[in-house]
Amino acid sequence: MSTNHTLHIEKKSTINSTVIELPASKSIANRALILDALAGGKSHLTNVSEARDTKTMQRLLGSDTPIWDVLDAGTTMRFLTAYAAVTTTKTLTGTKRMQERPIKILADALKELGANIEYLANDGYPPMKVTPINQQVTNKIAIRGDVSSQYISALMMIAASLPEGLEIELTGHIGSKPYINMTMAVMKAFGIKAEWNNHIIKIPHQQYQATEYRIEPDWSAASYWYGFVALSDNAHVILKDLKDDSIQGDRQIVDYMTQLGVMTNFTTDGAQLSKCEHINEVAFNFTDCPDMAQTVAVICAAKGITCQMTGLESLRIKETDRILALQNELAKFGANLEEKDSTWKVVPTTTETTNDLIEFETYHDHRMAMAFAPLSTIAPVNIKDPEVVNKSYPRFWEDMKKAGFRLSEL
Ligand SMILES: O=C(O)C1=C[C@@H](OP(=O)(O)O)[C@@H](O)[C@H](O)C1
Ligand SMILES: C=C(OP(=O)(O)O)C(=O)O
Repeated sequence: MSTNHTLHIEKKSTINSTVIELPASKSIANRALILDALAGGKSHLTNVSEARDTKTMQRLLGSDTPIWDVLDAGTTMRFLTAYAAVTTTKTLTGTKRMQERPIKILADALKELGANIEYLANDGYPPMKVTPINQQVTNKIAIRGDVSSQYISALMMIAASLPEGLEIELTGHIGSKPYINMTMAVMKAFGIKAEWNNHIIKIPHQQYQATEYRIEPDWSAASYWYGFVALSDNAHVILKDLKDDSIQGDRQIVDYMTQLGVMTNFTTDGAQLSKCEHINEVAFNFTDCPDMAQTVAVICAAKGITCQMTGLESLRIKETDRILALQNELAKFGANLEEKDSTWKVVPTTTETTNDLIEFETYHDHRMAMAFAPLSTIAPVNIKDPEVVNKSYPRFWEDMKKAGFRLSEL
């Protein structure tokens, strides 16, 4: 998906009052689409995300081709693997990177339930052929919680369609927990009752109900606007319809940003962001909101804030090795991400701001492009392969123009 395009962004240190319409959450949309399919496809979903990951999910659920190519969408891969295991034989594949993102933990659980999974290239990785469960072998499985919560969400969503229901025991540390709660919340909207106590999730066999469901604006996308406000000299941004009360764990950014110089005021129009004082040393845990790590690392690095980051382990198996990618790109403006045991420290730049152009690589990762774009409030910036943003936020560059930035294709 690399096209060798480069986008040039001129420096602009202020943002006059701008209203941004965020994309809808691709995480919520991909859950709602799977649950709708299990409910018979008669639901009325509104504000469905234009994100490529969601479009891919919609397209594949509506196609009867034997091969499902999810491109680079992790949730689409994991949720459709489980969905195939309760519906019809499919071969699932994806980009080169998707073929390096592990799926063994989910595949083993589905095999225990009675599905057949045959790896077509490397053991434990896509592509693979999934043949559905003919007879449910067990109604209890244990699954580790420290690699990807998407495996757990995938199992939860198909659990009610299994004749015996399912009890899932989560073992070890549970990362990305709010995404499991999000799955419970969306399932509830489709009439599915689930209980989660300590390490046990219980989902009896039940009928999925078609429903009317509106997808929330995406809090992960919102985080980049916090980046712009934090790094600008002066900015007022309204994130339309974004609400305090959300089923997305990335709402956590509001609290982190009060320490990094952005205040949020929730009004009937949405979230109003404005600047406030920041502190110079912070410590944040990202185990519940891993997708916020890049946004926060860039803000701290550029604002002279030392940040102790924990909970970054899962970053290595996302769209790219995000730790390595951050280390490479932060170094371009004199900052470091130092690793010691299970802690990463952002050591900010000490160099004086200059007007020198900085060019950032994006590693096939939408979040690298969007996390580094706010640096254009400090210096002119080039972003390689800018179309990576299509995965979650296709209108990102248009929205930057709306906020007054001047962008040109090189
Ligand atoms: O369930 C989801 O929608 C997601 C869960 C998280 O992944 P992990 O559970 O692999 O950390 C997150 O990083 C990803 O962007 C979306
Ligand atoms: C990790 C992400 O997505 P996925 O795992 O669904 O590809 C992301 O959007 O940051």
